[in-house]
Amino acid sequence: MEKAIVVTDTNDVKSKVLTEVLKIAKRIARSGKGGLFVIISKDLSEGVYDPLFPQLCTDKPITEPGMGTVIEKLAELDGAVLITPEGKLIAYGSRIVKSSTLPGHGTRHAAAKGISQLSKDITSVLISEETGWIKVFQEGRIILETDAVDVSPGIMRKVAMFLSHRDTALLVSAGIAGAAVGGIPTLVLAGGMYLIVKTAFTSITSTLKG
Ligand SMILES: Nc1ncnc2c1ncn2[C@@H]1O[C@H](COP(=O)(O)OP(=O)(O)OP(=O)(O)O)[C@@H](O)[C@H]1O
Repeated sequence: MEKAIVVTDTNDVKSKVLTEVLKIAKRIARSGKGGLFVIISKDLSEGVYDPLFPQLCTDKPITEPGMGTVIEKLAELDGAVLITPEGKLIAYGSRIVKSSTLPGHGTRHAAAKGISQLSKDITSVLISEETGWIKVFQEGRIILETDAVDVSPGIMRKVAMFLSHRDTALLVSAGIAGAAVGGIPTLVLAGGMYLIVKTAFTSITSTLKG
């Protein structure tokens, strides 16, 4: 039986922050650039990054009007942008010191995978300059891949809820029962409406509604 998701204010903030990061990531991908975001608490971020540029501070969360544009520009600097699950900027233009090679890929992928292995509460969002695809890592594995095409706000919210709480509403909108998938799949969201669910044993392609 599927677990009921209780949406509290804190949960909602997390998924709003993920939504904003994904929106920025799609804009960066559309501009043909690469980048790396790490969503991590201030405590866990101690010692995992090395700033490559002088750091300017702000207390405004990334969900505040206008902040998305600022973060997008900071993400274009060499290195990663670190943001708390509440949306506060920790650092930008920073080298991630933890890395774990992802065969066939370079150092940005290694950093995205490596940092996400430190705790189940860390999510990294990589924009590949080479392919224009966005990859989301949790616990050392790719949990979602998506292209630069915008999705409707309703689908974006379900994607964010899947990433923040493993909510299966996204699968339901594609007519796929979460229970049928089993384990933790990699979701591939392409063209704004096609969902491919990949597990070790199967690959299901479906069209999203809503
Ligand atoms: N440890 C790291 N922390 C933060 N950013 C990094 C790190 N390593 C590499 N990068 C950034 O990634 C950029 C691209 O590096 P590289 O080509 O090796 O990555 P990649 O994994 O092949 O990704 P892409 O698909 O975007 O090319 C670097 O110029 C740098 O800005």
